[in-house]
Amino acid sequence: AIKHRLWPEIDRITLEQLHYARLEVGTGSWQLFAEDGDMRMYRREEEADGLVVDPLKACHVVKGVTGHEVCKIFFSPEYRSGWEATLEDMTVVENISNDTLVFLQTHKRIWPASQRDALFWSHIRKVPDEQDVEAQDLWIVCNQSTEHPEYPANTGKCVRIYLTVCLVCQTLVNPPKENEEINREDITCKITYCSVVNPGGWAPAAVLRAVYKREYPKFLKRFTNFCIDQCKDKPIEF
Ligand SMILES: CC(C)(C)c1cc(CCc2ccccn2)cc(-c2ccc(S(=O)(=O)CCO)cc2)c1
Repeated sequence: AIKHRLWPEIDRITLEQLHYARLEVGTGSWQLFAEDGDMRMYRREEEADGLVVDPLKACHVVKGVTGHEVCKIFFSPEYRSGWEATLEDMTVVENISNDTLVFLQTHKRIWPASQRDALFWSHIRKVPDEQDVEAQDLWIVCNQSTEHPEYPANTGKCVRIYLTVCLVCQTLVNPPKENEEINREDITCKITYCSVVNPGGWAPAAVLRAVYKREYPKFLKRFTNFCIDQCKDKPIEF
């Protein structure tokens, strides 16, 4: 099949993000800022031209779902309004292929910042895990801000945010007893969520950091609970 003009960028960034997600948080100056059961959220304090762009890395372990199921829910437009609480509107502006879409999303305004939107390509991929043979394959979704001639930034009411996000999931199977079916109690999904978001436009650092600290733990908890709920009565999809 002919590859899209964005394909080289999509391939490069997806693999870069996969490498970044697999780095242990021991390396670098990550600070733990939220913990909830098996969820650990880390951040680094970074600014880009005076704007807070704190990189975030969240690690979570969720029972009863596979990495394929979690990544598919994160990638697919039809589920997004079910878990993305701050979403006001979402459009698929380009259907590059069955594993790559371009989204335009407007988010609800969060006081005192102005309303924001995001234009990004989203790519889902299964990655063979050459290191760890008995573990299942890894699944990754990578979201990366992009441009589109029909949706220029900062022309309407919204301030454009710039994001690089990845969700990397690994399925672990607890082998059931002899010739028994694998059921959802036997599977666990190891999730790593990384994001760097430039909020665009002016927003006070203290306010943004408070928003990050409050919103991100809520987001991951809501998203993973949504996945468990969506999958519980369906056949397991590895
Ligand atoms: C807080 C900040 C980091 C600047 C932020 C502000 C807003 C704008 C709306 C908003 C949300 C929460 C708090 C304030 N404003 C959105 C996002 C954001 C958008 C998308 C994704 S995603 O992982 O690609 C899932 C697809 O929706 C993650 C984060 C982040």
